[in-house]
Amino acid sequence: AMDTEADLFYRQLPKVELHAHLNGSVSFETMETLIKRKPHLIEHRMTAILSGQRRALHECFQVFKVIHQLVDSEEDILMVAKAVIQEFAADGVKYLELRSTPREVTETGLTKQRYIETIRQCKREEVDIDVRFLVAVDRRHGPEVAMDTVKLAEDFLLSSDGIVVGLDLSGDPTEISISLILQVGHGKYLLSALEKAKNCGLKLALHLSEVRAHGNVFY
Ligand SMILES: CC(C)=CCNc1ncnc2c1ncn2[C@@H]1O[C@H](COP(=O)(O)O)[C@@H](O)[C@H]1O
Repeated sequence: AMDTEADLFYRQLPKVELHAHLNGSVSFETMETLIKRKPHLIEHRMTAILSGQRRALHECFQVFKVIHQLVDSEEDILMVAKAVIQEFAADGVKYLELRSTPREVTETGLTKQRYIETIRQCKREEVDIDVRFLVAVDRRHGPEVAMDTVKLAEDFLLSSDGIVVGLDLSGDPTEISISLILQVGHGKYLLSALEKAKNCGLKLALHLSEVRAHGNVFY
């Protein structure tokens, strides 16, 4: 369909985007490219992702699992991050805070360090957009991973020319009851990692109380 005058107006209007999960910002086009690159991923998963139908919250997190399979190498992350930045810029975003959970993938040699480094590097000079990065902690992985991630984020905070600015706490809140049994995902177990992050100068962005569940709050 043709763009109306209003569409153009809103697209050109300078904007800030402060809540973009990298793997939650993958466009339809990029998704198709990724799927072509990984044809071994079975058919029904692709159609599930491309259908665009309404989803319950826990189903959204299933989609993330598929996207994570599609984006599992340095090359993939670079491609996705560049595309996401490009697309936000084309949408009139002038200041973008991207957040993403660093992952380690043995088969492709991806490390958490390289994951962050790759995103850090991908800002393209020719695009008129200011990009900052928040390192994300998946609450389901518990306090030890959280603390390791904070340390990694701190290293980048000190050495990445202001690109890494903060820490994000996220992860599927509908799975909290499982982590509660394992005593890992409860907010109170993550407090010390968050305190460390705050004390070293990382800004905090916290997902809290998205669902009604014990352990999804700090007490
Ligand atoms: C789908 C939807 C509307 C959810 C909104 N609420 C959310 N709550 C908690 N964590 C989230 C949410 N959306 C994305 N995330 C986090 O972002 C990750 C995907 O982006 P990334 O791999 O970190 O780059 C998910 O695995 C999850 O850890």
